[in-house]
Amino acid sequence: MAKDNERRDNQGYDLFSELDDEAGLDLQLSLNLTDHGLNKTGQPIPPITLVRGYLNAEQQLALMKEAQTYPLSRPEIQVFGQFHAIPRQQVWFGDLGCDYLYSGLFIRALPWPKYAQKLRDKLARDYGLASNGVLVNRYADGKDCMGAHSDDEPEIARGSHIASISLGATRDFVLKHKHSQTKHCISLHSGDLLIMHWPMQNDWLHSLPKRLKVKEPRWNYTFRQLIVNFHG
Ligand SMILES: O=C(O)CCC(=O)C(=O)O
Ligand SMILES: [Fe+2]
Repeated sequence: MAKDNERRDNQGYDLFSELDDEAGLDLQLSLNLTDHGLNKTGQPIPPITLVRGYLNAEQQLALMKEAQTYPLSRPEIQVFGQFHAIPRQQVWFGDLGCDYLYSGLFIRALPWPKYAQKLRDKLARDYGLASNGVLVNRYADGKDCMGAHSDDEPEIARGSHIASISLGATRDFVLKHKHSQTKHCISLHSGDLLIMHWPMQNDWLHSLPKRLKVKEPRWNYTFRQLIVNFHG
């Protein structure tokens, strides 16, 4: 199938050209919680949109194949004075002037790979989701994880949304409200799109907890809109 992808792609067939009728649309907004008020029982609801099966099997394969070539690293970050390697691998791609200071690490943007760029364009076409950088995380198995955080760095453009694409193993994604006990757990499958709408990061933390039963790798792409030349 991957060979077929390449052949058709080389012939000018664009794998990422339009929203696939079979994907997403029917299921789109199956969990649309964009009204970031309170639900009937008075609990806060996060401003997110979940689009199940946004990417079809061919698109997922093309991206996963490309992801094998990414220059991933496992940088060390300082937590309470001690250095620890992050429990996953990552790489940041972006436009010129879109470097990122993330968990105290200064990450210079690498140029966009072909399919990551096509996915960025598709998100802009399908949902008007503008982005000028993407953080790719690779979780080798269920031991790899991401702790609770908000994507609220000062270089993230005000009013912008963060689009998160999942590939590979299914993993739980947990949202926790900052000022109440409210928690939501969403199972993210390969091909799903999760949109974290502005201003979700003000009020909610999110995490990808360990799941020791998971033995397969997962990739996640979070497309972000940064203020250009924020770091000079
Ligand atoms: O892997 C995920 O689904 C979450 C990634 C994330 O929160 C981030 O990159 O900031
Ligand atoms: Fe995040």
